[in-house]
Amino acid sequence: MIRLEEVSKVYKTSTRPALERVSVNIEKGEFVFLIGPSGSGKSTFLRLLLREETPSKGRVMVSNFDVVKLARRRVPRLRQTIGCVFQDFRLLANKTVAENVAFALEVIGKPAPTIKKVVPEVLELVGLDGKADRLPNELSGGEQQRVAIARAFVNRPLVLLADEPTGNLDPDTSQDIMLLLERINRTGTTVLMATHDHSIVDSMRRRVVELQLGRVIRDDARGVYGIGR
Ligand SMILES: Nc1ncnc2c1ncn2[C@@H]1O[C@H](COP(=O)(O)OP(=O)(O)OP(=O)(O)O)[C@@H](O)[C@H]1O
Repeated sequence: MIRLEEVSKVYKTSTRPALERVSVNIEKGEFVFLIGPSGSGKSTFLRLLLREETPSKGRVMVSNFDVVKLARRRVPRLRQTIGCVFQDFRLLANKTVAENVAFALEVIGKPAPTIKKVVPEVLELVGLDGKADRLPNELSGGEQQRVAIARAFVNRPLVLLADEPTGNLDPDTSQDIMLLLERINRTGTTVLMATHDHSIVDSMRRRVVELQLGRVIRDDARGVYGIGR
């Protein structure tokens, strides 16, 4: 589902590579943590999958898309197969919960009756039924992240990328969000989550890919964050 082959990325304004000869293969339906200290290349890794950046060398595949060679006009198609969740939620402040989720479907041209049907379904899936008409600032941080996950998932993407999704949440709320991401993963969606959160990685015992200075230094099938880090 996701394959990087010997991928290197050197940003124009930087001397050291952000990624160096990274090869990772993630199968459909896997749940993978991408870990490593600040500056190790996690965000760069995610941005390459979305074609927000292009590698200096190497090949990037997402589903059937050869991401580097993809014609610019087909980039929106690629992005429709990938849902994204961020640390800072990125909700539209002046739209309600339901409108935030509906908007993701409106921009890709889904018909109104479909939107009307699937938005309540996905809000129920993430545990937000009854809160459809609230504005983001009327919700807790955990609830806001649920809206963001609903929005990322409503189009049933093949891949869900989560960049520090629990970074702004307390430990209990973080656990709830992880249960939700697990539930989404069980529907067959491949989940790739960049995180610094030791306790989450240690409690989930999923595959762990660790970056350090742009290189993969570990790829464990059922990993922990690591001792003394
Ligand atoms: N747009 C950019 N231009 C130049 N250098 C960049 C750019 N984005 C990232 N870098 C550099 O690339 C390296 C990897 O950064 P990246 O943001 O991928 O790391 P990260 O692991 O996601 O860090 P964090 O956990 O702090 O988000 C760093 O040295 C960073 O300074």
